[in-house]
Amino acid sequence: MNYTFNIDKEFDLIAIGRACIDLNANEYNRPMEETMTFTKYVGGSPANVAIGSAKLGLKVGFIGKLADDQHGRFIERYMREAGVDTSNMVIDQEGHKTGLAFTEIKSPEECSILMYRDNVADLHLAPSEVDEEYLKKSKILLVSGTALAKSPSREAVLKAVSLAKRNDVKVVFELDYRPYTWNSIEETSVYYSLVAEQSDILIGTRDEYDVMENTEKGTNEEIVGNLFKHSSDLVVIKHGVEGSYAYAKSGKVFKAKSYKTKVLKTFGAGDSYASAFLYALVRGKGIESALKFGSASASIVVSKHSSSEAMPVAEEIEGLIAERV
Ligand SMILES: Nc1ncnc2c1ncn2[C@@H]1O[C@H](COP(=O)(O)OP(=O)(O)OP(=O)(O)O)[C@@H](O)[C@H]1O
Ligand SMILES: O=C(O)C[C@@H](O)[C@H](O)C(=O)CO
Repeated sequence: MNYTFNIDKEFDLIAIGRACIDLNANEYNRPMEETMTFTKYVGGSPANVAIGSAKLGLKVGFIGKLADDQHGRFIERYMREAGVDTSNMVIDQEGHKTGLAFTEIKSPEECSILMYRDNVADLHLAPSEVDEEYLKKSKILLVSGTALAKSPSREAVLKAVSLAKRNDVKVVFELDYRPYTWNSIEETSVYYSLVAEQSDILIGTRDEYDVMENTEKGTNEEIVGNLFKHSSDLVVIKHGVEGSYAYAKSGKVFKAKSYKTKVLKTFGAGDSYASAFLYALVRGKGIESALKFGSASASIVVSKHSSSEAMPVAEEIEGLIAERV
């Protein structure tokens, strides 16, 4: 089953949200207290998705705010060289800093992220910095849930969503729930529900949908039942290594298994999944195939050290899918 986009649009995808720095532990299988060296990468979920999609060949843009410092300049240059249009990444003028994410790899199953995100530049993106003329050129607006955590980024995203709806741009909501950026689950649930109700496509993990619904044990069927009362017509629910589902409003349900691999760390799975899933959908490969693309891309990224730099090209994903039929 295919999903259709407005083919007259110049950009395939414009993401909005954070572009930050990941500092990934070089020493594996040890706690962060004992980790002495880290490698620097561009990070931040929507930046990773933008880079992944651009690497696959989509025409991608980004709306965000960068610190006016060495980290901000590193991020802008890396993204531009990866093929992302950075013309709408504004530079903060008030001394706000770049968000940092230190990763800890205690074992392939036990990974965590330590975030430094106090007063970060990305959450200072203002509604006036979201340009309708730019956004209307895209097939997709990709919204990352974390960008809703604080004002004025929250209002900037809400403005982008309403401009997207006015201009025939599909809204894709990647739930991307990071607890430390929110005051409470109640607060998250309010803003997640608001954007979810206006989104065409949602992508999230089982647990993230429970946060959105402010419940402990929702079922996939309950979630999609609620979402289909609003704008959504495609809901992707990821169940980690157990695989993922896509529910279409027509009633069709698709399932994909994950691709077993030698896992180095688990973070980056969600971002690589979203970039390849959306790539396949935009290229008209159909929902079933898009799930496979997402899963194969995630499998490649969890076997590598970074999230952004490790994003695969289309041939690598196609090769893995062909090898495992
Ligand atoms: N250990 C694994 N081995 C292979 N593939 C995996 C593994 N874990 C996850 N995946 C793949 O990645 C997809 C997304 O994983 P998951 O549901 O953990 O997303 P996520 O929690 O958003 O990821 P992240 O840790 O990046 O936030 C899964 O649907 C699966 O296809
Ligand atoms: O999203 C973040 O801010 C951190 C990411 O860049 C990190 O690589 C990760 O968590 C990916 O899931």
